[in-house]
Amino acid sequence: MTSAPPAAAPPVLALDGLTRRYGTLTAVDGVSLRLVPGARHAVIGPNGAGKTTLLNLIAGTDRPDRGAIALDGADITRRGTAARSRLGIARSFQQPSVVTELSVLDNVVLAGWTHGPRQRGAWRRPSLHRSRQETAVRHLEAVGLADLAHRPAGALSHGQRRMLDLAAALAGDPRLLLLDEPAAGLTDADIDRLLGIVGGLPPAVAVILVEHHVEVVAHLATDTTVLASGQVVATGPTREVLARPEVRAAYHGSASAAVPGASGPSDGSGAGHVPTVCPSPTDARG
Ligand SMILES: Nc1ncnc2c1ncn2[C@@H]1O[C@H](COP(=O)(O)OP(=O)(O)OP(=O)(O)O)[C@@H](O)[C@H]1O
Repeated sequence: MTSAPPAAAPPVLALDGLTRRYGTLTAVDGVSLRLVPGARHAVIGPNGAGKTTLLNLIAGTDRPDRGAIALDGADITRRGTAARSRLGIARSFQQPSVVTELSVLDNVVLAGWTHGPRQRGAWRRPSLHRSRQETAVRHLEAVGLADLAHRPAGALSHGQRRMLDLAAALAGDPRLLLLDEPAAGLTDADIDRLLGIVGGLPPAVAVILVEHHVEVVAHLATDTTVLASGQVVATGPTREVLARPEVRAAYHGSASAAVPGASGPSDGSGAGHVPTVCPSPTDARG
């Protein structure tokens, strides 16, 4: 008797024909995508292309009008944000979402409780609370904020809040991490730290990176999808996608590009406006 070949593992994330309309505007238009465990996948495109909407649909803060989302082969299209978070989807935001009144450490501990697997009565177990705190300290060390652990989060700079947001996203040990313009507004030193953190994530964690900063994309993402007007206009290995003439033209600011208007992060920091495609991670900043 011959045994059947082992079935291929399901992708960690599968999007099928995802569509989101706002009135007459189709913000995300029939997007299909597969991410294997450990994928480092960038989504780039001009302002208004639908990148954040796509992340919202995956995180569950917005619902598609059409299409399906599966995590590890299970349909999660109708699951809420809390359920998706417990299943291992975490995200960081364009505008870092930190609780300014809480300490830096408590922000990460709280995120661990909120996003981690549900454990009935866990808050009554001091050992579990201590272990959450130790884990939170490790995440803060990784993002360079351990020295500020007991400061109120409201006292942090913009770049530090971004790092705290990232530590909070990591606190639930996600399988899929959604990063929305993580490099926007960061200093060169913070960008180097970000590259180290994301580059050093456990190999099983898949990452979707929405980013205007093309060096960050070139450094971190093995694959890249280009969105324009909500549609996928290119997808494939990052090096090949970034080398396409229309993508190069868009990042040189050509009006004739297929993905025109990729003018930088929407937070107005200007940090994502880069003049060249595929340079080394350090040579086009500032
Ligand atoms: N809640 C909403 N209601 C109406 N229109 C929306 C809503 N959210 C997004 N849009 C519109 O959908 C389109 C896609 O927006 P989205 O924020 O996803 O683009 P983006 O690619 O992330 O842009 P950016 O790079 O500027 O962040 C835009 O035209 C935007 O104005």
